[in-house]
Amino acid sequence: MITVAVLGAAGRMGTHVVNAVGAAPDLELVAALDHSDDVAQAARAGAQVAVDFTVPTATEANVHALIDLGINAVVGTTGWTEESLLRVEEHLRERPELGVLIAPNFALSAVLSMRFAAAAARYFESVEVVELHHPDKVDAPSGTAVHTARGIAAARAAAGIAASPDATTHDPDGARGAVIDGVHVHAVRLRGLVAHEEVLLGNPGEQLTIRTDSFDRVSFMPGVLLGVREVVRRPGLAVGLDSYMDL
Ligand SMILES: NC(=O)C1=CN([C@@H]2O[C@H](COP(=O)(O)OP(=O)(O)OC[C@H]3O[C@@H](n4cnc5c(N)ncnc54)[C@H](O)[C@@H]3O)[C@@H](O)[C@H]2O)C=CC1
Ligand SMILES: O=C(O)C1=N[C@H](C(=O)O)C[C@H](O)C1
Repeated sequence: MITVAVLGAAGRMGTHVVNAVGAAPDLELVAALDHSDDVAQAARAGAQVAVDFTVPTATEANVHALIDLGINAVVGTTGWTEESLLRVEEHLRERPELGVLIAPNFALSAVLSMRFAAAAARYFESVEVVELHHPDKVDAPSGTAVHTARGIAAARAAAGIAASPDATTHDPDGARGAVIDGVHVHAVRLRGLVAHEEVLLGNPGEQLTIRTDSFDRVSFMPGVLLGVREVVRRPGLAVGLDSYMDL
């Protein structure tokens, strides 16, 4: 039995995680904490793993607190940068027995689409990312889109591919979107949506579209539970659920 605490337990994702952990025969929910609770309660309750679905401004501090408390962490919250990931990696050197998984997206369709986009990126002249989410989301672009763009950019750089062609010289309102490692990323917020992303790859006379849709937050739960089961036997920092999968 793996004992689990949930941080952000009252939120949209946290509520689903509480239910999913409660329904798993090999997991035991020992703490359901939200913003007014002390993270140390997770340790007092005997948690081996804490799952964090909180807010970008809180998640890094939560992870450092969990490491100090000797608790493995599975993190879905967005807002992570190269620098904040490095700080966690550094901190984990003090606790080499602990594992931390930080995954921008736990849905299998999204994990695969990020992989497929990186594999396809070198074969196309142009590539852009469009992410589409519910309007209650506080961050843009999505963590998934940032991770997707970075993967595409790294694959193109490794293959020596030039920047996507773009004749735009006048864009006073930022219509061309955010630019992540040279890849344009566009964010849509629309009532009715949950979490969706399209990667558009273009060549003369052809287009490849890679699309992932989470229509319901249940889509994230198998990946979260996989993370909880694996993190206890995989010390160190892992970024992306694909690092726990045989892809
Ligand atoms: N990796 C993935 O597969 C997914 C990641 N996300 C990300 O997860 C995060 C949460 O998303 P939602 O559940 O939609 O947000 P939400 O706003 O519904 O829930 C966040 C919860 O965290 C609580 N909270 C805030 N600060 C806290 C703290 N310091 N300690 C404990 N709890 C705290 C809030 O009170 C709230 O209940 C976002 O960053 C979102 O982008 C969302 C869906 C899937
Ligand atoms: O806030 C959300 O809802 C989601 N956040 C994550 C992100 O920013 O990529 C994952 C998924 O897209 C849903």
